[in-house]
Amino acid sequence: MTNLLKVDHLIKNFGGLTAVSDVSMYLDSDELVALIGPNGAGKTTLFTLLTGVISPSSGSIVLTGKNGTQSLNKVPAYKVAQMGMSRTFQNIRLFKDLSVLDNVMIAMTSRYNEGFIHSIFRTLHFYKTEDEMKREAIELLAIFDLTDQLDTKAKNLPYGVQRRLEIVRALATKPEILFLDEPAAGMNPEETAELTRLILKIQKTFHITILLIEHDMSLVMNVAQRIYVLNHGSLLASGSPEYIKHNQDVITAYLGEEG
Ligand SMILES: Nc1ncnc2c1ncn2[C@@H]1O[C@H](COP(=O)(O)OP(=O)(O)OP(=O)(O)O)[C@@H](O)[C@H]1O
Repeated sequence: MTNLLKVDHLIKNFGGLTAVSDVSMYLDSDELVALIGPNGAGKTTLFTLLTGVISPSSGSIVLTGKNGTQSLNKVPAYKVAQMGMSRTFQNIRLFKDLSVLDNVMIAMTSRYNEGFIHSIFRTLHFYKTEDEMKREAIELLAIFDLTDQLDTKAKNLPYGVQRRLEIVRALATKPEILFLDEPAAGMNPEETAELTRLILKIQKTFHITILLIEHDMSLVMNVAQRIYVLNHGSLLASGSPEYIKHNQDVITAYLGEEG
């Protein structure tokens, strides 16, 4: 079977430092995979490679999605998003002064590619598309219990809800793969429990593939079907949560204090 995303022998050097060292991994359709590892292990670098923000020094990244097989090696981030991969960030990146609805509609514009002429002259087609976008955004926000907040400015939402909105924005591009970069960062246990339910709901509702970077082990163990562990830029182990939990190398390198 062809993997949805296949990464082979990926290397990223920053000057003399190898942040990602010969990493091979894959993601299949409809699975939830976590990427964990101690601080500085290379998780964020790997994420930014997969989402086109930076290019690898060597190795390959291949996506076999709805649009066939495509190499992602030298594809810029905005194109990667159009190819069906979407992400959230460690630091929330919402349009803070815009409403919840507008935040989602802006995210949708990458999919509804309006022509220059339509946008400038505000043709009938433009308004029809805007209506469609609005309807779709409202439906999406309803799934995430944000119907009551459509007009609320993003900056006025509680922290956990801002994170939820970020995820909705990422989903608005209808990705095949959703990358979540430390979604539980800064959350209290109650917010993390809600996030856990949310992530499980996303997978059940949208049947998409999710790759999650996360330090919160309770969240990872509750949602992940498979886990990759990075250490010093290299893959230390991969397998089911049960396997990872009891892997001696992982316990030594990463779960030491907890294991
Ligand atoms: N742009 C860059 N230039 C130079 N070095 C970098 C750059 N980005 C990351 N690094 C280095 O690469 C290594 C891996 O960093 P990375 O941020 O990917 O780790 P991480 O696993 O995401 O860590 P954390 O859990 O703390 O976010 C670190 O030593 C970091 O200092």
